[in-house]
Amino acid sequence: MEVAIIGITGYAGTVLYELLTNHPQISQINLYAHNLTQSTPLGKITGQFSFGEQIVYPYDAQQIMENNDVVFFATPAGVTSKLAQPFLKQLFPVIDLSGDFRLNDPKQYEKWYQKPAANEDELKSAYYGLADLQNNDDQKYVANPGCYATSILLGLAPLVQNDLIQPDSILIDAKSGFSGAGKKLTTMNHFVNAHDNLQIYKPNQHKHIPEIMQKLKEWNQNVDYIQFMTTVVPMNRGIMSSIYVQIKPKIRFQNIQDAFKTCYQNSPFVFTTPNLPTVKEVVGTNECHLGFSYNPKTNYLLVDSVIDNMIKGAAGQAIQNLNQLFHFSITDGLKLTPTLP
Ligand SMILES: NC(=O)C1=CN([C@@H]2O[C@H](COP(=O)(O)OP(=O)(O)OC[C@H]3O[C@@H](n4cnc5c(N)ncnc54)[C@H](OP(=O)(O)O)[C@@H]3O)[C@@H](O)[C@H]2O)C=CC1
Ligand SMILES: CC(=O)N[C@@H](CCC(=O)OP(=O)(O)O)C(=O)O
Repeated sequence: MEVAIIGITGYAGTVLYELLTNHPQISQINLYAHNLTQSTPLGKITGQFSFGEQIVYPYDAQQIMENNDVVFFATPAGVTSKLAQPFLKQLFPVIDLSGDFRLNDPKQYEKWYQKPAANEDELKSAYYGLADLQNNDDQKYVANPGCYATSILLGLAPLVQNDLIQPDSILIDAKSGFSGAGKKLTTMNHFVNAHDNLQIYKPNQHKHIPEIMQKLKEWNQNVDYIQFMTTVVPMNRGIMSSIYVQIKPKIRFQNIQDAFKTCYQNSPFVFTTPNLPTVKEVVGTNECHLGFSYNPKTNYLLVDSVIDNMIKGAAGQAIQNLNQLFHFSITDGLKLTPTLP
């Protein structure tokens, strides 16, 4: 099959391209960029010698639909919902890495993203592709989940779905590498601020809160809020979400372990680990590792959830969604090993 990528000059687009070049079902990857007037070699645009002569074409929705079987948007929120219009109208398969179609409610989108939302029918027709927990049967428009949201929802699903925790006790302290913020230079990611430093940002105001809440509510009506802190740490890739929850009376730690085992027993990508996992063990892979520490005095459980934000949190999960959409093997293009040391 032939696939199109929009956003090849960004971080998520680059990783997606890299992964798709090793996907056994993809015969051709076609790249398109919004600011080109003529076809240009990718190596010339990015200055990366290794990209060689792969051509990038000027953006043209009609041509993309004629020459491809599916399109990936690795473009910013606010931009994607506009670019996606012709594809939505023609029910052309889209896998969208942005946040534009993750929320069902346009008012929620406008509140958290502070941008105009797509229309309500379009939002409702989109499919939130949390690929390790559900299967996509012929849904056309896939909204690929956010990186923090993925690590947190995978860490909370067995607990919330099985009603094992106090629903008002969820505290999350999430740490991310700088690639999560995309390639734009900002005060926070300027070397002098980023290196040798820790920076909390958007405390309880992060745009992944409504996305996480939407899913938690679907799983368990009793969850009304979460406490959510985000910190950037001086590394390129990776997320560690430290999720603290109080477990319900009469629930034993063994019940918790059993719930995780059952939930992920058929998953090739989500694992519980005997020790608290580190970020390095998943960077370069599409895996999520989940480890636990239980304090019987406070009845608080720590779930330590680690992923590579660029793969499980973006491009890798997008490929899982591709595999589901086209009924390919679930691990196609995703047999990866961690980048060590
Ligand atoms: N980085 C991450 O860890 C994750 C990112 N995502 C999402 O993936 C998407 C891409 O993120 P990321 O790669 O980090 O961002 P970058 O800022 O690194 O890249 C953005 C890409 O979008 C292109 N672009 C910008 N404006 C337009 C436009 N008006 N029309 C068409 N293309 C445009 C840019 O092209 P140019 O450079 O030529 O302007 C660039 O290729 C975002 O929606 C992000 O939220 C999701 C999960 C994780
Ligand atoms: C470190 C950092 O800045 N991370 C990004 C997370 C980006 C992400 O997951 O993607 P979406 O923008 O698609 O939701 C942030 O906090 O906004």
